[in-house]
Amino acid sequence: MRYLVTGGAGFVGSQVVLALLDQGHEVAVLDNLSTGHQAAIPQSVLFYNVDLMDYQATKNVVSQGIWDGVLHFAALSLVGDSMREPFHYLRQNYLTGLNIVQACSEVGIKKFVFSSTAALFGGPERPDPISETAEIQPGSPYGESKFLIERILQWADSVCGLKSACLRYFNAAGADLAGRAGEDHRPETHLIPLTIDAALGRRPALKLFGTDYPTPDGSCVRDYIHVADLADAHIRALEQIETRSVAYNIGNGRGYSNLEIIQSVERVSGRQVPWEAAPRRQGDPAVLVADLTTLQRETGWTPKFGKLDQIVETAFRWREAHPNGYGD
Ligand SMILES: NC(=O)c1ccc[n+]([C@@H]2O[C@H](COP(=O)([O-])OP(=O)(O)OC[C@H]3O[C@@H](n4cnc5c(N)ncnc54)[C@H](O)[C@@H]3O)[C@@H](O)[C@H]2O)c1
Ligand SMILES: O=c1ccn([C@@H]2O[C@H](COP(=O)(O)OP(=O)(O)O[C@H]3O[C@H](CO)[C@H](O)[C@H](O)[C@H]3O)[C@@H](O)[C@H]2O)c(=O)[nH]1
Repeated sequence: MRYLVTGGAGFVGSQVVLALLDQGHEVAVLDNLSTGHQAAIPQSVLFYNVDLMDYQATKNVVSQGIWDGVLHFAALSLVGDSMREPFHYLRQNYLTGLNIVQACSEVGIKKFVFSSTAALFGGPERPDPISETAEIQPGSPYGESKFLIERILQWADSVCGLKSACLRYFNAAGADLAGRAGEDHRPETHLIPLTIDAALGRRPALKLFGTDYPTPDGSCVRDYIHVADLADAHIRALEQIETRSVAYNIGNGRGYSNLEIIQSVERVSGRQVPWEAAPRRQGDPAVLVADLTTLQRETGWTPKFGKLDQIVETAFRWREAHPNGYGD
C-alpha cells in the first residue's frame, strides 16, 4: 500500500512511518519542518516540504500519488502554548486540518487517520478511565481545535464518503525499540524527556507543575503509551476503516502520577532527579486515563510495551545516545 503521512518528521509521525515501512508499505511525508526534523525521515521516503496552510500546495501533493490512505499528524500540539495563543492554535490546527481533509475528499482518497487527543476530555476533574462516549469538553484551545477536525471528518464521511479513524492519544512517550527514532521537541515541554534531561544534568531542576491536585500524591496523573504501541494502533485502525469511520481512545489504560514518573526515571537511570514544586500549569486536567475496551474489542490491539519503566527506558536510551537530538 502507499501512504501519505503529514507531520512524518515529528515524534509520533516518524515512528508510524517506520512501522509502515517495516510492514512493506510505501510512504511519503508531507511536513514543513516547523517542529519536526528532516533527519527523522528515512532516506527511502519521498519528502514534500509543504505547509498545510497552503491549500493549493497541499492538494498538489495529495493529487500526485495514488494514496491508499493519508495519516495526519501535523499540528501545533502544546496545551500550555494554546492557552497563551488561543487564536493562533485554533486557526492553524483548524485550517491545516480543513485543507488536508478537503484535498483528500476532492481527490477521492478513501482512508484518513487523524491524531486526535485526550485533551478533548480536559474539562472536569474525572478519576475514571475515559471511554469514547465520555462527554467531550476540551479544557484548552488545543483540545478544541482537535475536536473541530473530528467534526470536519464527520462531514467528510457523510457528504464525501471519506472514512476516518480519529485516534485520541493519551500521552505518547518512549522511543523506537531499535533506536532509529526518538522524541526531540524544541522547546521540549513533555514530562518524560524533561525529567530524563534533569537526571542527566542537562537542565536545571525539573519544575513539577502542581502538587495540590485531588490525586493520591497531589501531582497530575497521565496515561503514557509507548510510541511503538501507538504506531501499531494506527496500522490496525487502517484495517478498521474500509467501510466505516471510527474514533478510539488510545493509552495504556493505567495512570501514573508525575511523581511516579520522576521515580521511574530515577530507577532506570540510576541517578537522582533534581526537582522543585511549581504552580499548576494552566489548562492541565488532574487525571487523564484511557478506557481501552472499545479499541481492544474492535481491533484486537493491546499494548506490548505498557510497563512504565520500559517506556522510560527506551526514551532514556535514545536521549542519552542523542544529546543533541536530531542535531541542528
Ligand atoms: N505527543 C503526544 O503526547 C501527543 C498526544 C496526543 C496527541 N498528539 C498529536 O499527535 C500529533 C503528533 O504529535 P508529535 O508529538 O509527534 O508532534 P511533533 O511536533 O513532533 O510533530 C508534528 C509535525 O507536524 C509538522 N507540522 C506542523 N505544522 C505543520 C504545517 N502547517 N504544515 C506541515 N507540517 C506541519 C511539524 O513540522 C512536525 O514534524 C499531533 O497532531 C499532536 O497534536 C500528540
Ligand atoms: O516541566 C514539566 C512538564 C510537564 N509537567 C507535567 O507533566 C504532566 C504531563 O505533561 P506533558 O506536557 O508531558 O503532557 P500533556 O499531558 O500536557 O500533553 C500531552 O497529552 C495531551 C493529551 O492528554 C495532548 O494531546 C498533548 O499534545 C500532549 O503533549 C502534566 O501534569 C504537566 O503539568 C511538569 O510538571 N513539569
